Amino acid sequence: MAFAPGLLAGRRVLVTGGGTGLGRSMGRRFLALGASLAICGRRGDVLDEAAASFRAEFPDRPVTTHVCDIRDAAAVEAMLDAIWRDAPADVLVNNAAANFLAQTHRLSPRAVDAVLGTTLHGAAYCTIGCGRRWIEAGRPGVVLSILTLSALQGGAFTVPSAMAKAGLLAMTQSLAVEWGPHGIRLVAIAPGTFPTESAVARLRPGGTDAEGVPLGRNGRHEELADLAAFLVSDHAGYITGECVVADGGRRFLGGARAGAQAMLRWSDEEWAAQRARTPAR
Ligand SMILES: CCCCCCC/C=C/C(=O)SCCNC(=O)CCNC(=O)[C@H](O)C(C)(C)COP(=O)(O)OP(=O)(O)OC[C@H]1O[C@@H](n2cnc3c(N)ncnc32)[C@H](O)[C@@H]1OP(=O)(O)O
Ligand SMILES: NC(=O)C1=CN([C@@H]2O[C@H](COP(=O)(O)OP(=O)(O)OC[C@H]3O[C@@H](n4cnc5c(N)ncnc54)[C@H](OP(=O)(O)O)[C@@H]3O)[C@@H](O)[C@H]2O)C=CC1
Repeated sequence: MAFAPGLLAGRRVLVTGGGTGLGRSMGRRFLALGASLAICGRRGDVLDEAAASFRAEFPDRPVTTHVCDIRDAAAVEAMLDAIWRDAPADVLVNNAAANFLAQTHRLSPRAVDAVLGTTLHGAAYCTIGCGRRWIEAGRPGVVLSILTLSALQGGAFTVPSAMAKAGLLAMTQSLAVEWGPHGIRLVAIAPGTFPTESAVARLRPGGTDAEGVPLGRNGRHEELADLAAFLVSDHAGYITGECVVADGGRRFLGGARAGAQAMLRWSDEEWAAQRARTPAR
């Protein structure tokens, strides 16, 4: 571990989508550094399994789970009320997101809404809900949003996700100013490829080679978790409104999403096959 074990002692962290993938890896690192953790998602069984594994590894650290579809603003408010009833959260990590590969001209309105509703609106509801509570109580806070490279350079075949993540970057930069005087920091990470079960199935049908990555490999979960821990800690106390890119240098090699060049030539049958193998949830 790269940090002093008590780096996040006494901090209460809410990680949206913290039951799987990168959210779970970040939550685990926050617990190891002394934080207590709240995780949310739509599937109670997934959250319960993650919480059981956290409790087995960190028996003295409090972990709560909250079944919540963050597209539902009232459900987000109810979740925040439940968390605050125990004690206020200090850190929000906007990690939950929705994404899949699709030709943009074929997207239905509901498909657009499914992605924007989670990635942009859901993160906005969580951020505003936490910010309002912090400001009303005169408490400081930190919001870390997990973006993608497409927030910075666009994302062919994942256009609603690129739009949503670019919106989160604008939120980060705007609220850094508006909420700075309240002692609230907003920071972001734009990860390159950090393989997770969900992202590979949805976005990398050909697998996750490190083509186009100058460092020659994909990211490791512990590297993202370390960066997240630093950014939400007091060591980053003078950093706000910034987005840190962690992509092994891919962006500077002109790297659009790996595979996008081949996707330009995919047939309707190949798009249908990709749709068929994309998990429903
Ligand atoms: C290792 C790879 C590295 C690359 C990294 C790139 C950056 C990574 C970014 C990420 O965000 S990774 C995280 C991805 N995780 C998720 O997406 C998890 C959550 N996703 C979901 O739950 C679903 O995928 C969902 C479809 C977004 C939402 O599910 P929900 O049950 O609410 O919706 P549905 O009723 O199933 O569908 C709504 C609407 O969307 C249409 N649709 C669904 N899937 C597709 C698809 N693959 N292609 C086109 N359209 C799709 C569906 O048909 C519905 O529309 P209508 O038919 O009713 O019009
Ligand atoms: N893996 C990678 O290489 C990269 C990932 N990212 C970003 O990292 C983050 C995590 O991605 P990753 O771990 O790969 O993917 P996952 O699909 O594993 O994580 C998404 C999480 O969000 C939850 N979620 C989805 N929709 C909702 C919703 N409407 N309400 C509440 N929770 C929801 C899911 O749980 P449930 O389905 O139970 O609701 C799941 O736990 C995302 O923001 C993604 O864009 C960015 C760049 C690269």
